Amino acid sequence: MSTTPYDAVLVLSFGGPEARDEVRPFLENVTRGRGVPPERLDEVEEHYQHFGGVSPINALNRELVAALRRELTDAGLELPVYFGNRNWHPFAEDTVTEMANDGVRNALVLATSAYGGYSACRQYHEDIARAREAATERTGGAPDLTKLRHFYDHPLFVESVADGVRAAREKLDAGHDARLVFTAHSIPISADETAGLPDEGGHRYSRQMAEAAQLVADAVGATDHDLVWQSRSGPPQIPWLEPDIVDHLDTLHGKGVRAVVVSPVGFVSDHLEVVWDLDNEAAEHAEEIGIGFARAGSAGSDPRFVRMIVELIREQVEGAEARTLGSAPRAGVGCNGSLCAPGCCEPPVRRRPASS
Ligand SMILES: CC1=C(CCC(=O)O)c2cc3nc(cc4[nH]c(cc5[nH]c(cc1n2)c(C)c5CCC(=O)O)c(CCC(=O)O)c4C)C(CCC(=O)O)=C3C
Ligand SMILES: [Fe+2]
Repeated sequence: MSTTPYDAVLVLSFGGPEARDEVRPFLENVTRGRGVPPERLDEVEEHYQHFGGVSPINALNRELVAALRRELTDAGLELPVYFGNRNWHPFAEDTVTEMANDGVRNALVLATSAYGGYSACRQYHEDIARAREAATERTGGAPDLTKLRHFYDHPLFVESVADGVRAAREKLDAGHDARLVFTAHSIPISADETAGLPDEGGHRYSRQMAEAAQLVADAVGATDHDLVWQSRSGPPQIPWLEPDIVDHLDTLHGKGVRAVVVSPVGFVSDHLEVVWDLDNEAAEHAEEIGIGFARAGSAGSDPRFVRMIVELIREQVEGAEARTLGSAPRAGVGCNGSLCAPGCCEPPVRRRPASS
């Protein structure tokens, strides 16, 4: 028996549809009140319908949950693992209600994002608060929920991403000569400016991303690499982080680059934005312009990644040392939706609907 004050773990993720008729309601959940134009939604709906309406993300998370259960058991930590999402079934509201009904009182939360920023961190704090409110309304109480920290620079995360790069290189004739390109989800420039704390100068999202890319590049012995963006959303008049991976392929081609390895370091699994935006769009474009293309796998359920999660849990349970390779302030921890620090990752200002 362990003596941990914690009694469960919640894997908290983005969620994705698993049937054709789930796509539109899922997209409406994701974009409610966010000013994403309907034309963009139509386009993204097609990406999902291309795969029969099934995003890989839930299945990948279920695999991760299964692997985490095994790893916790092996580590002698008796913590049941639950799974809930922000935007689709199983919704975090329902999962936290189930946890309350099961008698869970004090759980740790792994959000499936390695980074800071509004979408990548603060929104998960908001999900936690919302899910606890729902559980409280339905059952009269909710477990305390403590979110684990950012892990973009954890050596085991870096190693699992680096291995993906090594495997992708093997698929290319150019191998080690292929240009190493990292991608992450673009966000509005204004959201990057307010990522982290004002007194650290903002930009925590893009800075952590740059550090993660550098750490992986070092691990695979790459002397050069680029960090570019993918999956831009939102109205065209609002500036987002650039360049986009597809445009960047043209730039590299113009410089005489013959092959690229693309590593989606900004994501922890090969979900729909990876398989569509990279394996379809970017790979097709690379073929059109005649440069070699191999996509590196993300952390997924890599054994080192799963071991890393157990290390993050041990940091909270036993005060185990936090292994970090980067220089950004360690952050991301909060209880019951309280932020890492006041004023951290302020949400972007949104247009409000005209009041009646
Ligand atoms: C930083 C970041 C991450 C990484 C951190 C994390 O992983 O949490 C992430 C992950 C993901 N984003 C995903 C899907 C979508 N994101 C959208 C829209 C947006 N993402 C944004 C940011 C991020 N997104 C933003 C600023 C928007 C604009 C709307 C808004 O201000 O909130 C839209 C709307 C349609 C469109 O693309 O326009 C969809 C469908 C999926 C699921 C894929 C699957 O189903 O397998 C995942 C994992
Ligand atoms: Fe997204």
